[in-house]
Amino acid sequence: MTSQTTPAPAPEQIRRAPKVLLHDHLDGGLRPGTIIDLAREVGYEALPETEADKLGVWFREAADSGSLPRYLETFAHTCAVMQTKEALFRVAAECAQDLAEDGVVYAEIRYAPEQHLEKGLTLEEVVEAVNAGFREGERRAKESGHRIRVGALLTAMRHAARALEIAELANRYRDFGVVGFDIAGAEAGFPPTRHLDAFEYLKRENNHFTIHAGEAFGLPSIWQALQWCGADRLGHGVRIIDDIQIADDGTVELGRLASYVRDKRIPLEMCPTSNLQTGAATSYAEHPIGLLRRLHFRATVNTDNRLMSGTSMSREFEHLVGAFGYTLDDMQWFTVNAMKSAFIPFDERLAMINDVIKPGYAELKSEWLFQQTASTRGSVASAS
Ligand SMILES: O=c1[nH]cnc2c1ncn2[C@H]1C[C@H](O)[C@@H](CO)O1
Ligand SMILES: [Zn+2]
Repeated sequence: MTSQTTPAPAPEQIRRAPKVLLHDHLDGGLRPGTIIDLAREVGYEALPETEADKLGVWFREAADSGSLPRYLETFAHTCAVMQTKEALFRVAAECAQDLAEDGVVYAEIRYAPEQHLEKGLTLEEVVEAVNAGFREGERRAKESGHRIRVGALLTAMRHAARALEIAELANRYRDFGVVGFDIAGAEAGFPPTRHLDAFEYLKRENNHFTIHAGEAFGLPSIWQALQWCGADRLGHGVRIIDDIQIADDGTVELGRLASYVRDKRIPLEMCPTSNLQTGAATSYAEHPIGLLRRLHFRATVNTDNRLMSGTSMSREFEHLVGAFGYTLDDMQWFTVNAMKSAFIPFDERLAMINDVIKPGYAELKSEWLFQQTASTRGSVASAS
């Protein structure tokens, strides 16, 4: 289904293209240098490396284990240095700046407030410090010529028992920087139905939530997230592929759950590099996103944890361009899918699509068209 109207974009075009990020963890995206600074400030001595470059490599390698539980162990170090208002503010501000520099125009960033209470902060203080950091990051980005809007998603940890409390927190801050709710953490052994009370509460409040499902566990997790819990979106959802059969002659048959996900336009927050690290996929070329895009699922491209995966939105797209030959039209398709699936109001999503995303891609495509015309003229001139 790859469009032939535009060529595969170069890395520099990918970076300039407007991008939308729905699945990115605040505690998975710190700059290595910031972790080192913060560790020094708070006297945290358990960092495995004390030089920024080496620490970045350590995170990538430690997260590259093929197992979600081992991948998650690396967050002990980032959460350890995110226990004060100042640290949360700094991390959130830098997050917004880094994304804006990478061409992200809209992002929903998630984190688990319950993981930032070790030094006595209240849940509300955590949320307010992060929100203030996002606003500061948006302001700094604007100053340096980039525009980004950032909303927060509050995550509850699925092995813990605070989901209802965090859902209530998300609801209280709903018009104050928080746009939705999520559950994360080890999936096997912790089905989303453990937190039904939280999801039922959010539905009664007409609020939005996504659930990490179909990453380290398969179809039952996706089915529960959708049909028992009522998730608006699926975090990862890659294992939906288990409900799709491809015959030798190439005919594709969707099972009932896969059909439901496609037909109801359930957004899939896909995170290719993270999936390779946790063993949810084997290579970029074999990542289910290729098939799901061809079958018109509402697939989106995301980073999950930029630090642990050594990635960015641009790099995720570069990998997909390399694996599937995607063009600017494909990038636009993923980006519009993501913007349609955001948790902000419909009119604001539409304005982002019509006033930011489409014009951004149109400009990149017109640059290419003019280059084409120029090079054709050049060759005609040299031939005559
Ligand atoms: O991909 C993931 N799957 C499940 N849990 C995750 C993933 N990435 C990060 N987390 C966890 C670790 C973080 O501490 C927590 C909140 O951001 O969410
Ligand atoms: Zn995640």
